[in-house]
Amino acid sequence: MELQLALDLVNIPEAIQLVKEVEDHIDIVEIGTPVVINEGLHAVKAMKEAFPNLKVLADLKIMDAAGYEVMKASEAGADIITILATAEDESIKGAVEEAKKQGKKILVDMIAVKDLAARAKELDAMGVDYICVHTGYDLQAIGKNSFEDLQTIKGVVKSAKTAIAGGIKLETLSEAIKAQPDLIIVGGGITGQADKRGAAAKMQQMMKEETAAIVH
Ligand SMILES: O=C([C@H](O)CO)[C@H](O)[C@H](O)COP(=O)(O)O
Repeated sequence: MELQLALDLVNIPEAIQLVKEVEDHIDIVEIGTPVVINEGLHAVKAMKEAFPNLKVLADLKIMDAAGYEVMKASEAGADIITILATAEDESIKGAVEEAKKQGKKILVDMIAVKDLAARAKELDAMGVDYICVHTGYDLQAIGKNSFEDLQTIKGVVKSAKTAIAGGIKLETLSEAIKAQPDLIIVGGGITGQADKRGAAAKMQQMMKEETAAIVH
C-alpha cells in the first residue's frame, strides 16, 4: 500500500519546501489540479527535478484530448497522470495507449460517477492502471466520504490497482486501510497539520502495521 501526498493549495516553492519535510514518508507526490491551473506543467517539471526518486502524479483530471495531454504531462516528468472516469471511452483508451508508449501510468478519478461498479468494470477492462474513488472538496463540505465506494470497486476490479482520495485524516485513515486499497491519497490531512512530517510518518506507520494485522 502506498501513500500519496496531494499538494493543492501551494505555489511551486511552497510545494518543494513541503515535500522536503515529508519525503521519507511518502511514495508519490501529487501536483494537484489547482496547482496545475495556477502554475502549469512547470510545477510537475520542478517537482521531478527536485525529487527524481519520488514518483510524481499530475492531477490533470483529463476530460478530452487525452493522448495529447498525457504526452505533455509525460514530457514534463509525470509518472502518473489522471483522467476523469466520466470521459468518453475513446479518451480513456487514448490515455492508456499514450501512457504505455511513454512508460507512464494512468489513474482514473471516479469523482461524480453514479454507477461505480459498472464503470469500474469497464475501466478495468480498458487497461487503466489505477481506479480511484474520490470525494472532492465540494462534497467533503457536506460531510461525504468514499469509504463505502472503495468497498464497491474492490468488489469488481480485477486487474487495476485501487485508490482512495478525499478528506482522509489521521482519525479516518484506519477506515481506508481496512478496505486495503493499493494507494491512499492525502492532502489536507498532512498539509493542514502543524507537524507535517509527524503526520506523514504516523500515516505511513499505520498503513504498515494495520495492513500486517489484516494479512496475518
Ligand atoms: O483531487 C483533489 C481535489 O479535487 C482538489 O484538486 C485533492 O487532491 C484530493 O481530494 C486530496 O486532497 P484532500 O481532500 O485534501 O485530502
